[in-house]
Amino acid sequence: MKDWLKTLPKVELHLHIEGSLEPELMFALAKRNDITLPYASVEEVREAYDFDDLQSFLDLYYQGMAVLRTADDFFDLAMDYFRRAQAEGVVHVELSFDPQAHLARGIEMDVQIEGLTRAMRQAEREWGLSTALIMSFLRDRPAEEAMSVLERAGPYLELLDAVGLDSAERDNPPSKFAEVFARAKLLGLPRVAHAGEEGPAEYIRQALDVLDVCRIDHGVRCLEDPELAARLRDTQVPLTVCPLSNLRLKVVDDMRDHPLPGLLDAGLKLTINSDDPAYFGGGVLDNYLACHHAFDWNKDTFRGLARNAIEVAFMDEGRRRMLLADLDAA
Ligand code: HPA
Ligand SMILES: [Zn+2]
Repeated sequence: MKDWLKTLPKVELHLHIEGSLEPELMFALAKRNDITLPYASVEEVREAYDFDDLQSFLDLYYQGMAVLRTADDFFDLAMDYFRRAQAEGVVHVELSFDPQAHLARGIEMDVQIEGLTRAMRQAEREWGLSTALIMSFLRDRPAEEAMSVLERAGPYLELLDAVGLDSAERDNPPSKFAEVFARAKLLGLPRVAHAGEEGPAEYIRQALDVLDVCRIDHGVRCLEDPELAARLRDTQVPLTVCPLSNLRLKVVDDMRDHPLPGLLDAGLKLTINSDDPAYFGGGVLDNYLACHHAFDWNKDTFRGLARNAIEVAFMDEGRRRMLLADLDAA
């Protein structure tokens, strides 16, 4: 099964590129930028990745990304991830980035976007990997700040495939960003949002009704509201589920307690993703393998999950047709 899962053409829809920063690259970039890290070694960094919840992870996530200063740093970060992803059979990556976290450190939007988009073009040339870029707003920061980031992104709108919403979910409901997402819609940008990871099912409802999103990131708490689960089934709004993330952030205590089998039984449109692979113990393939070990799904189930991701990805229709054909041959 492992070899087969590796060859299965997999599409990644939920990846924070800053969360793909492996400790080795963190040290290399710290050296290049003359930054002193609060760790003595790569091993010490990995040992620190023992989280109690989303916030305890976010604290280290924001700290780690401080080594990113120049466009070359963003380029190296993304190339490092694309190299690993394509080697494990990922054929399309939708990466999100958190501009506010970098702007707050004095790193301008053009630096971030230039580095990331240069890596996206190079990955396409080098490995035939297709990519899409999602600009995420930090929900624990004021909505006014998100609005000003959206305005600052004006010159780069053509390079963005969607906007998203991430960071600390509790007490930061989607409704807080109603105006920002309305403006994004007016600008012609598709919208996605994290909801129902640590926050209640009600936040999933708000993401749909107030932000008019086309996908829900995580969404694993939707079964707590049967009416909402039925709505997600009827509309087939996709959920980008990240099993290893849920385990490491203690959304679930054990992979065998993960709601994924229940979500499948409920007829929801599910996809499997990595979220922050450097922090949560693995990439897309590792997430598929974790499901294999916990749920013993058959090939048809995995093929169905991979098909869902291809169907709802931000990609051109020719590429979609080709990947669907590759999938049927797998
Ligand atoms: O898992 C996550 N949840 C919310 N915000 C995030 N930002 C990076 N990773 C995450
Ligand atoms: Zn996420």
